[in-house]
Amino acid sequence: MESKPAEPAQQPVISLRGAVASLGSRPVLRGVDLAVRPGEVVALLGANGSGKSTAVRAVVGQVPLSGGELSLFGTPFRRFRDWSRIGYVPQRTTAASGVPATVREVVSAGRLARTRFGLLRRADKEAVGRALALVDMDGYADASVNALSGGQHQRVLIARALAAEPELLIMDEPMAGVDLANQEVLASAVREQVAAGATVLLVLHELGPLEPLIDRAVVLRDGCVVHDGAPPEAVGQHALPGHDHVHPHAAHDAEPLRTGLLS
Ligand SMILES: Nc1ncnc2c1ncn2[C@@H]1O[C@H](COP(=O)(O)OP(=O)(O)OP(=O)(O)O)[C@@H](O)[C@H]1O
Repeated sequence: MESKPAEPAQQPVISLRGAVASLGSRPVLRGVDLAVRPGEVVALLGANGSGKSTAVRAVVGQVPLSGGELSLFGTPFRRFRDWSRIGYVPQRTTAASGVPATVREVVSAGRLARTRFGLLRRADKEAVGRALALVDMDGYADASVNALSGGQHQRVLIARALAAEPELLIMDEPMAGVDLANQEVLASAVREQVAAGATVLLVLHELGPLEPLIDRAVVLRDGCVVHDGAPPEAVGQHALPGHDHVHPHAAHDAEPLRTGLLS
């Protein structure tokens, strides 16, 4: 991570206050407060449709707020330009796309925000190599992304986000549809980021192997925060008592997955 000018201690990395957003005519965020401080690992939990993805998409500027305030690293959103400080792994989709690209090309794309004029210098290529190694995909650098399993695909998406060596990592259901062996690799990559001081916001429906890393949980229901504090006790496989989350987007890991996110 590059050194940055000192920021006031404990100033939130993400500060969302009273966030209101609608998708179409549907109010989806109805006054969400979410503060994530430097070095924290925060899990955003809640049932299907509670607004978790919309909240993180608002944080990365993909969903406009119609009310409330957002600041990133202490800078009001409208003035924030430092996007290379943020790595974002969107929720997986199953939309097919056959555009050919190698694993290295896809991960390199995540480094572009750190380059001048889009040229990858030696240090950039080394960062791409480190990102691939972090998710244990260095042996697949020249493979086509179209031939990967779902779990490998997700590892590549995470490597793409890590290639810019972000200080803030935002991941939307990184473990969804990923088999246990791949989950362990992903958890260890996240663990290394946390050990290096990264701040992490995770949308999760199960705490799973990331549970030991999580400092705090924020639970949404119908676009409102209903809990902000200690992570709930895991009940069986699921993170929430009374959990009612289903996963239409989880793909079977054994099948090659062509999501379009990698092209
Ligand atoms: N593009 C859209 N247009 C209209 N409504 C949408 C759109 N995308 C999502 N929604 C609706 O907004 C609500 C919140 O969706 P969101 O994806 O933020 O929930 P979530 O908590 O992340 O759910 P999940 O766990 O299923 O991903 C849902 O009711 C969803 O159907």
